[in-house]
Amino acid sequence: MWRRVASSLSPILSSPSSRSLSRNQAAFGLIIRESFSTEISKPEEGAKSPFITFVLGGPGSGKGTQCEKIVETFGLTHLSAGDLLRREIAMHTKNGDMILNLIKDGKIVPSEVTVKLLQKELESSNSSKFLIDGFPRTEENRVAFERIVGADPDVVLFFDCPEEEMVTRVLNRNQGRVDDNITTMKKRLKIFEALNRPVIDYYKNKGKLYTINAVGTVDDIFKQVLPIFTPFQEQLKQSRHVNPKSPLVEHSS
Ligand SMILES: Nc1ncnc2c1ncn2[C@@H]1O[C@H](COP(=O)(O)OP(=O)(O)O)[C@@H](O)[C@H]1O
Ligand SMILES: O=c1ccn([C@@H]2O[C@H](COP(=O)(O)OP(=O)(O)O)[C@@H](O)[C@H]2O)c(=O)[nH]1
Ligand SMILES: [Mg+2]
Repeated sequence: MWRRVASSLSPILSSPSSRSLSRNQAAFGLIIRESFSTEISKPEEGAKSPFITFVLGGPGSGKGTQCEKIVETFGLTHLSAGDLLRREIAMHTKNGDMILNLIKDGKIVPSEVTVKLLQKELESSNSSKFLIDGFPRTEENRVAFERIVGADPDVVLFFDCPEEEMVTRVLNRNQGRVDDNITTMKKRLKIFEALNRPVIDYYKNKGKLYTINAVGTVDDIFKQVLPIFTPFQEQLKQSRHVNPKSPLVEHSS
């Protein structure tokens, strides 16, 4: 299992030099910053890094729908950032009201909140292959995930969909979501262009981005997704959650 090993101040206490650094910083009132900046995770000794796929695309581009198909076929564990946030609202946690107001307004929840929720799911899962859906939404999200979780995605999917189509889909989604209305949708599209586009460009420059034309039937779109995972089949085969029907599972005949 993959676990976060560094927590708050533990790295500071691990060596004499870092101990004195900690004292000096405390003297200068920097202890809070230190505890934040040392909150970096690493895979357990001997443990493999998890296989991570980020799933990006505008609101209504079909991320969730395609994630269901990917899970069915490849057995990855689906973590929807939006669902985790909505769960906080439903459970009336301390951040619930704040999250609700941001979602209603199409705004992005503070990185620390979302990353902590994702981190908890990653750490408590027996799986080592994840689909992280609808995250990172901003460059700040991306950097916070890297810093707090300490992992990089292996694959980044981008469902590329025209705005008109996304609007039609969202207005017909019918899941009772507070943000599925034209006013919020217009704000979300602007935020997508301003904040999510740079994340997409970042992964494009890193050679990790796979752009999928998100117009067409669900099955047609999935046909574009399938070959993206082929080069990773060895890693994916080792997943404990792989569906027996997966084409990546070796069958003895
Ligand atoms: N290829 C498609 N063609 C038409 N409608 C789709 C397609 N894919 C998804 N939908 C529908 O569009 C809406 C938004 O899809 P969803 O998967 O929730 O998108 P996202 O997670 O990107 O917001 C849902 O009602 C879904 O059933
Ligand atoms: O990493 C995330 C993911 C979602 N959200 C918020 O949750 C809303 C819904 O996100 P979700 O991914 O569920 O929407 P989708 O794109 O699937 O329609 C977004 O507009 C944001 O307000 C967020 O702040 N950070
Ligand atoms: Mg979704």
